[in-house]
Parts: sequence; structure tokens; C-alpha cells
Amino acid sequence: MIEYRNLRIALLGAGSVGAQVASLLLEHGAELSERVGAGLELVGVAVRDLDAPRSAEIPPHLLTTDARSLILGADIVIELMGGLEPAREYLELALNSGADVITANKALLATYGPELFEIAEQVGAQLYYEAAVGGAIPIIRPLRDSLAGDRVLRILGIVNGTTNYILDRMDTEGDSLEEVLADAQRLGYAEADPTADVEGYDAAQKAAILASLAFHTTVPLEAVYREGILAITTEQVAAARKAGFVVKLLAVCERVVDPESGVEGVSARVHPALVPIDHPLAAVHGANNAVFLEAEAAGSLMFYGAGAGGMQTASAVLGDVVSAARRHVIGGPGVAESTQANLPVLPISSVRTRYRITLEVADKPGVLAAIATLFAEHGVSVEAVQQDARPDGASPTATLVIGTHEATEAALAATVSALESTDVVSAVSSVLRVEGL
Ligand SMILES: NC(=O)c1ccc[n+]([C@@H]2O[C@H](COP(=O)([O-])OP(=O)(O)OC[C@H]3O[C@@H](n4cnc5c(N)ncnc54)[C@H](O)[C@@H]3O)[C@@H](O)[C@H]2O)c1
Ligand SMILES: N[C@@H](CCO)C(=O)O
Ligand code: NA
Repeated sequence: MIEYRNLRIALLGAGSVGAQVASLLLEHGAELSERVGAGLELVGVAVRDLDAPRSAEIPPHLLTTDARSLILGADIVIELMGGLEPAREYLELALNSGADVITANKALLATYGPELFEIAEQVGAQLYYEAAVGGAIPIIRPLRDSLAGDRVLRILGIVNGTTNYILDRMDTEGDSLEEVLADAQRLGYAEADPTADVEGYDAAQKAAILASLAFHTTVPLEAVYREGILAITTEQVAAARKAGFVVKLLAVCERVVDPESGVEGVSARVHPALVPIDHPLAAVHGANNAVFLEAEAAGSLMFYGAGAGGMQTASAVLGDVVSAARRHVIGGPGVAESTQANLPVLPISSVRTRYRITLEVADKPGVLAAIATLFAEHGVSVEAVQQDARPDGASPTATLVIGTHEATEAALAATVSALESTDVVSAVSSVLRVEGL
């Protein structure tokens, strides 16, 4: 029997993910120790309420309400409390005491990531966060390690399970957003307050993390353009399907060139988008997540699986525990988060993409020509026009769907505002970006 040195692991928070991490560590600790070459000992679990019910049994002697003392005696600290404070304070304390740190907290990383990475670099500690994006799906480590020799060009991610579940049900069952949201809450996919999911805040935090890592640049959360799914109607989803698209809430992180200045930079945005039905992302159903990535040498890759769930997310946390523990055994400084590219983060107005615009127009001669002229005047090239047939004389208006070639957001926004103020257009009923063509 090999005698291992013991690594002391402190866990902060024993909710959906934390309780599963504790249970897996206690159950498989011996096996993981073999993989690491050091003993992995869960020395304590900081909780708010010692008597609260938990999704997995934790021996009472491990529970404590004194998080600070627990942190100060640990080699590896796992933060699964969520929220900004005291999570930030505890992680700084852990890093400054020389411990490696593991977190699943995307809100914390998207807000205080640069500060935390800097402390980690100064003290030579590691900060791991595989569970923060895409839950169980390996995406942080592939970006940081496997693709470190390549140049990532673009990421299209379905990184919020709740909104994917909602949009998927609207598509496959024809249900309304309100109906499905209520079900998602009942099934435990959505939070009691689902704002972070449906308004795109959760996806925007993940986009900031992915873009920073993929482009070796600090991408602050405030620089991520964000639109949620609340304005999406069942009719829009059905019309998209008829036209060969599905509606997905996408996190799009890409290299862009500012059309005015020619400056090269990066952009991160979250919004509902039309995805062609034969694109791999269109096949991501239910609450699953997927990250579709284009790299210069690797080409297209897709990472797919469970983006949430206590047990699934615990898998990613345990992977980080093994990585951190291996470094303790090997010794040496941690790998610093590289932001050396330091590219400018450009506003959404610099982004170029395609659009499908649905208009209610007067059904009379000259209307189409007037609308086409308006697009041309703003430098937006029309790719296809489709008019919905109406029964004869049933209505003096027609529905016009205009697909565009790539145009800048700025040109498109100017076109839409011109359409809104022209007489022949009675309503601009939908403007959706098309991705993945
Ligand atoms: N649940 C998922 O599927 C999932 C997926 C990916 C990432 N995450 C992230 O994992 C983290 C944990 O999520 P969760 O779903 O387990 O949340 P949760 O609400 O179920 O658990 C958090 C636990 O932390 C405890 N806690 C809060 N403040 C504390 C404090 N000061 N001291 C001690 N305990 C404290 C709470 O009482 C609660 O039990 C979050 O950052 C979340 O964003 C969760
Ligand atoms: N609320 C998130 C949980 C995982 O971060 C989701 O729906 O994907
Ligand atoms: Na992950």
C-alpha cells in the first residue's frame, strides 16, 4: 500500500452541486487519490445552516459555519455557494493563503475574474472553473489546453439550458413561452426568479468567460451585448421553422474588424438567433447545452451535453479537483490565465451578420420597389424576399419577409428605423439575426 501525502480539501456550500461534490469525493476519494498520487481528504463543508436538508448525506462532523477557518487550513478550496459576496472574499482569502481554488460561479468570474486571476498569478496558485460554463461539458479545459496552439475564430454557444428548453418546446409543441416557463420552473430547470435565464444575463456571463479565454483578452461583462427571449412568440418560431430555421438563444463570441476604423478586435453578444435546421446546434434539444467552435487549424468542433444538474456539474468540479491536486503533487507555479492578446472589445455596431426582417406592408404597386430602395440606400444587400399569400381581398396588407446578406448592425439598425418611419410599412414585426449559415 502506497503512503500518500494528504491534500486537504475545503468545500464552501452544500446545495445542488456542493452536496453532490461532497458525496462523490467521499465515495470515490480513494480511487481519485490513486489517479493523483496524493490523498484527497474532504476536511470540511461550510454551510449556512447545519440542519438544512440536503440532496446528499454529508457526515455531520464535516459541517461547519466557520468558512474562514476552514479555508485557512486547506490546500484546495471549492466554492459552490454562488453569488458575488462573500464568494469573492472567500476566494481571495483562499488564494492569498496559497490554496488552489475551484469554482462553478460564472457570475463571480464574469464580474471579478481579472482581479482573481491576477491574485492567483501573483501567489502562483491555480483557479479552475470548468463547471462555470456548460456544466458537465468540457469546454474550459479544451479552450485553455487542447486549443492553446490554435487560433479560435468564432464560438456559437447554447449555454443556457432553461431558455433552450423553452424555445425547443415552443418549436416542437407549439406551446407559448409563458406556458413552458411555468413548466420549466415546476421541473426545476428555471430558477424561482427566472430573470437571469430568460433575459440572457446567465448566458452573457458565460459569453464573457468564453470570449476572454478564447481570445486571450479581458472581455468585461458590460461589453457583452445582451437580448433575452421574452419577445419571441410562438408565431415567430413557427414561421422560422417553415423557412428552414430554429430559434436559439446564442452566445456569439468572434473576432471582428471595425468597419469604420479597420481596427481588429473581438465581440461577444447574446441574443435569440435563427439557426439553419441542418446546423448541429439546431439538434440541441431540451435543457442541453452545446458550444460550436471554429478554429483556424482545427476547423469546426462541437462540445455537447448536460449544461446543468447537481450531479452532472459535480463531474466537472471533480475533474478540476484532480487537476489541482496533480499540480500540488508535481509542484511549480500555476498556469496563468493569458490575456496577453489584449484585443479591443468592439461594440455590437461593428458586428456583421445576416438578418431576416418581417414587415407588414401595404399590398399595392410600388411598395416592394420602395422598400428595396430603402435597403440599398443604407448599404444592406437583400438576399431573398418572400411575400405571404393572402386570400383575395382579405386584407389590404401583406407580410413580407426579407433575408439579407451580411451587413453591419449599424447599417441594419439604420435600415430598420427608416422602415419604421416610411408610410408603406405598417409594422416591423420581427428582426432576427441568422447565425451558422
Ligand atoms: N445547479 C447547476 O446545475 C449549476 C450548473 C453550473 C454552475 N452552477 C453554479 O454552481 C454554484 C452553486 O449552484 P447550486 O445550484 O448548487 O446552488 P444552490 O443554491 O443549490 O446552493 C448554494 C448553497 O450555498 C449555500 N451558501 C450560500 N451562501 C453561503 C455562505 N455564505 N456560507 C455557506 N454556505 C452558503 C446555500 O445555503 C446553498 O445551500 C453557483 O455558482 C451556480 O451558478 C450550478
Ligand atoms: N440556469 C442555468 C444553470 C446552469 O448554469 C441554465 O439554465 O442553464
Ligand atoms: Na463545463
